[in-house]
Parts: sequence; C-alpha cells; structure tokens
Amino acid sequence: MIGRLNHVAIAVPDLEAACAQYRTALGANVGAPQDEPDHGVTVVFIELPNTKIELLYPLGENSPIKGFLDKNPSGGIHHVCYEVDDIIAARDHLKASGARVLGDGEPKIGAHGKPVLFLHPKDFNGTLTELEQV
Ligand SMILES: CC[C@H](C(=O)O)C(=O)SCCNC(=O)CCNC(=O)[C@H](O)C(C)(C)COP(=O)(O)OP(=O)(O)OC[C@H]1O[C@@H](n2cnc3c(N)ncnc32)[C@H](O)[C@@H]1OP(=O)(O)O
Ligand SMILES: [Co+2]
Repeated sequence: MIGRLNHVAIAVPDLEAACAQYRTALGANVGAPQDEPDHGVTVVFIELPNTKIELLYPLGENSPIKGFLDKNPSGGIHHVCYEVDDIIAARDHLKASGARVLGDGEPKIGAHGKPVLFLHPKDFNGTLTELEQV
C-alpha cells in the first residue's frame, strides 16, 4: 500500500535560520515559504534527489505543531509522509486494523495540492505518519 517516501518533516524554532542553514551550510535547493492556514503551519520544501525535507513553522494561534516545539525547543523530526495511490482505501484499511486517523478522518488538501491524512504517532512506533495521495 505505501509507496515512496514523499517527505520528512522537521519542525523548526526559526524558519529563516533553518532555510539559511540548508541553503549555505548544506548547499540545498530551498523553496519559498508557503503559508498553509488550513494546517496551521508555514512550510518550506527542500528538494533532494530522492525525497524532500519539509521545514515546518507554526502559523496562527492553534498550530498543531506548537506543542511539539514547546516540548522540543530546538526543533526535531516531526513526521514522515508516505505516498499512496488511494488514500480512502488506505484510510479504511488502516482504521480496520485499529489505527487512529487524526482530525475528522477525512483527507485535507496538503501543501502539494493533494489529499493528505495523518495517523496517530502512538500507533506507528512513536512516529507521526502522514499519507499523501499522488
Ligand atoms: C500543509 C500540510 C503539510 C503537508 O505535508 O502537506 C503538513 O505536513 S501539516 C503538518 C502539521 N499538521 C499535523 O501535524 C496534523 C496532525 N497532528 C496532530 O493532530 C497533533 O500534532 C498530534 C495529535 C499528533 C499531537 O497533538 P499534541 O501536540 O497536542 O500532543 P498530544 O499531547 O496530543 O500528543 C499525544 C502524544 O503524542 C506525542 N506526539 C505529539 N506529536 C508528536 C510527533 N510529531 N511525533 C511523535 N510523537 C508525537 C506526544 O508527545 C504525546 O506523547 P506522550 O507520551 O503521551 O507524551
Ligand atoms: Co507533511
């Protein structure tokens, strides 16, 4: 069911500093910040030859990553995102296997304009897991 690793997301306490570090210290191709108010984050994608890094910074009062940054003030790996070709079939299969789908259980449109869902970290070895339909 899961396919390619679409991205690894890193929550950062200072988005500009993280972008500068990837651009200069790591020589990476760093995209422009994208506000995603529906998700409560600003994201920056860093294209790698085999996947992407998604830098995350809180946007708005109720950002879902605020708690994570409070607990991890230096930032940290926040989630991984796997690609699926049918997110509804994947969701229903995972729910049937007892996994918790976060939010109202319906896919939302993510930063790539594709449907995404999140699965509770406690059901996946302490790793917040995102699915993106491609
Ligand atoms: C623009 C979309 C973009 C894209 O790729 O397209 C995105 O990726 S948007 C990314 C931001 N959105 C989300 O993360 C939505 C899903 N996340 C959530 O619903 C919450 O963050 C949640 C439920 C995972 C955590 O909520 P909260 O921070 O309030 O913490 P809790 O106390 O409820 O956590 C319970 C338990 O889980 C541990 N936890 C929390 N976050 C993570 C994490 N990222 N990775 C691993 N574990 C996590 C937390 O420490 C608690 O554990 P405990 O042992 O009970 O202390
Ligand atoms: Co993501």
